[in-house]
Amino acid sequence: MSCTPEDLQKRCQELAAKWQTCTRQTGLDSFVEFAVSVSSFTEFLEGHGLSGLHQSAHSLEQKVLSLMDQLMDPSGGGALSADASTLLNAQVQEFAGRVQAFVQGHSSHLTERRHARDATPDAEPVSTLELPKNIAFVTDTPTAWKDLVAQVGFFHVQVEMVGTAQTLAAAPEPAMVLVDAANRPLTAFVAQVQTLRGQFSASNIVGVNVGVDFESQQQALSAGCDACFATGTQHAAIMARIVKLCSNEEEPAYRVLVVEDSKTAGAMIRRTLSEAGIESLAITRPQDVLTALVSFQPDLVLMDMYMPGCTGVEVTRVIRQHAEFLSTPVVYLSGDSNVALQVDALRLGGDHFLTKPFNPVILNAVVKSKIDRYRTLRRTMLHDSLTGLLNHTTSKQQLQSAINAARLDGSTLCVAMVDIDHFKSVNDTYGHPMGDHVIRSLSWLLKQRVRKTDAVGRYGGEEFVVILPGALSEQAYTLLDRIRVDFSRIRHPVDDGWFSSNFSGGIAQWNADLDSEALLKRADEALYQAKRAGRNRLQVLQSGSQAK
Ligand SMILES: Nc1nc2c(ncn2[C@@H]2O[C@H](COP(=O)(O)OP(=O)(O)OP(=O)(O)O)[C@@H](O)[C@H]2O)c(=O)[nH]1
Repeated sequence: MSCTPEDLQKRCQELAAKWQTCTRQTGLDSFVEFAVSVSSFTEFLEGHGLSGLHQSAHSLEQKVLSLMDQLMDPSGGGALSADASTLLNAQVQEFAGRVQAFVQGHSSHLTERRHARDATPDAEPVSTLELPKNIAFVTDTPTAWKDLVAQVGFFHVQVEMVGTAQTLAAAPEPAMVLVDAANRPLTAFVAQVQTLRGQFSASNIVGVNVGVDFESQQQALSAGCDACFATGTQHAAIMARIVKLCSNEEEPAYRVLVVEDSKTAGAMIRRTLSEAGIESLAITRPQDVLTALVSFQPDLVLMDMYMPGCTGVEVTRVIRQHAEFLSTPVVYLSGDSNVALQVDALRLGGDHFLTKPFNPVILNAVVKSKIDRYRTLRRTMLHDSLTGLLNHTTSKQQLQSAINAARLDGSTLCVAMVDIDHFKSVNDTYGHPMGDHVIRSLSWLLKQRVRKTDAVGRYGGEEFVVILPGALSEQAYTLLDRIRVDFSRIRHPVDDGWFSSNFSGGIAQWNADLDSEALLKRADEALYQAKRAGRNRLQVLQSGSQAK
């Protein structure tokens, strides 16, 4: 979680202020502003993994949106009834109270974490010192989970195990609470999830060993589980969820290009988007669309349907001539429902129509859901399915971009090729699925230890590429050697015990004479030398050609 107590407090105060305005001015406009604020806060909480608060905000949002629907209905009278207002006021106060309690209970803890982060020594510029995360595990059969708990420990995640009859300490809140549903009635499991949901405002609550039937899963989710893993789920899947939650990955902000000839309408749309934390750029001339797409790289285009000289569909037709924008979602804003134009627009991959005047909450929800789908699609195209790292092609493109940036700003750059040692014998001895698990473990470790500006790709089967902009070879060596040692300490569980694995790595520092192919070749050459020198080691090729 990377939001501060101040962020939460500020948003909560904004929401309360909007509600106050609503109670003073009974019109629709102020209520819509309040609804946008509730909706945006709800998404903010979800985006920051504050699950319990998110669920409270979501139920408030549902209430507010249904009231907004009534207010917008011409027969609705345009104002809240006194009863509805009193009930809503109680719900707003209850929600605000829960946020305040959370902020007060956690500000000292979060502040400590911030100070620890600030104190990170400058001497380690290429390594993000991840602070330990804690998770709790509520189960009566701890031995069944000992391998998973040991694995999690290698990623600096601390686990507190408690029995189902015990109580967890209220603070600090665990990043995740795993609740075992095995060997007890569904009602008892559901009741415990509800209690935990009430106790923890931020923690992810995840059910494990939940029945595969609809009823068990539906009840677990309704009780407050953020996810549930059915009986028989591989521990690797649960492990992946834990590592993801405890990793330092953050989704970049949503980006929207608004093509709208009216400056006033464009500004209004941008304001609505920004309330929901969406970055945007507005252009008024359709002719500027290609330049804007290239420079702004939006996740979605909001397109006015009617502009002087051309329709939105014609603009989209031009956009679709460019391969890199073939799948960029386009949402049309239209004042009418011209069926012929809509059919044309859909054939060109138009994703949605919103009729003006648009409902801001719906606009933000449509934009975000389309962007989520688009990003998921891109992720599967650009990332490797086993590890979630960049795939071979994307890794090479990423390296080229990093070299371009280093050329521009005169900075340094290092590349490492990392290859698991004797991996064939891991597969031969323990089986291919265990081999996959080892590959995943290394990818998690690499991803967890590099900075957000670095990149890690799966270059081949058991070979990885690590791109470290701004790093000197000595720094790259220090970072990767620490990872090498930590990886060799991971105990991979097998029936009658465990085994460990190690890797070799080759590091090359970029200089202005090298293109991406040449740089990768040098890192590969260094890797070859590391293998020849006995494996489980790193080799550096300096910008000259001598191996160190
Ligand atoms: N489990 C699993 N194995 C893979 C995957 N991709 C490649 N491999 C295996 O990785 C092994 C690579 O073996 P080699 O290239 O001989 O290298 P090595 O045994 O690691 O030996 P050195 O690199 O010389 O230390 C082969 O057995 C491949 O089948 C994968 O996605 N999953």
